[in-house]
Amino acid sequence: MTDLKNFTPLVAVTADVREFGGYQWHAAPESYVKAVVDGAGGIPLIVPSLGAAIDIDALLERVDGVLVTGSRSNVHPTLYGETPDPRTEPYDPARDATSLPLIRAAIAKGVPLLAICRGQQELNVALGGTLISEVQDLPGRHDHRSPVSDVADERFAIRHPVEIVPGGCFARIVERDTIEVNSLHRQAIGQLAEGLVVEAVAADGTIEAVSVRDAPGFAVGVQWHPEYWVTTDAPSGRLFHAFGEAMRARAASRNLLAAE
Ligand SMILES: N[C@@H](CCC(=O)NCCCC(=O)O)C(=O)O
Repeated sequence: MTDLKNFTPLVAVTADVREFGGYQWHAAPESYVKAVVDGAGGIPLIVPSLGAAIDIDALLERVDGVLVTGSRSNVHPTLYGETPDPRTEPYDPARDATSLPLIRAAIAKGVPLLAICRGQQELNVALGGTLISEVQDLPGRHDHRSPVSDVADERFAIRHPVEIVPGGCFARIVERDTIEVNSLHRQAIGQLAEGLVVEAVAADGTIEAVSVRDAPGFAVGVQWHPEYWVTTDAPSGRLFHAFGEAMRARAASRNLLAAE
């Protein structure tokens, strides 16, 4: 039988496609892969964004969870029924072609899923929702972009409160009514996908956290970046810890079933 405490989950981490030094790289920022180790007690496995060439069912048989990372790129507007526009660039269609099917399959199979920033936006689009762009230009909305700085700690500094929906799964994870979060985005959830439940909201109404309604496993999205302060900010640490615990619990139950 699997020892829950000592089990080290393997976590599929989505990759951006970037040009660098004359090569195409499939990469994830270090903060996410380190948060898998430090916050969830897992081993990160960066999955290249090769679209249909990745056998998602085979991947999900081997991993214990999926982390959908943030990225400066935006989900392609045609994926939520809108026309491409230079204002919504840059895009990363190879990432979209990999992460959207991966999200749907992970939810269907009950593989624990944590989706961060672009990841939350992908989760909403994958389930049929839409996005709004340039949130800061919309009436009554706040500026959710980060300050322009070469210093990561300044870009990822904690900047505004979000209210946690009472009684929801997120409230159970962080055990607070309000938390303070960082903010590095110019898009946000527009039409919420039917399959999602709002778990946290900013003062201007921006949807800051969601969960998947009736999901067979842990399936949470956040608009902020818990990975960055996972070792120093209690709510960020609790979220990654809950993700780790969900992966360990699923692995233990699968192991029990296999032993029967
Ligand atoms: N592109 C989307 C998603 C935002 C996101 O994931 N941001 C992370 C970027 C971190 C950085 O700036 O280094 C949007 O802008 O809404």
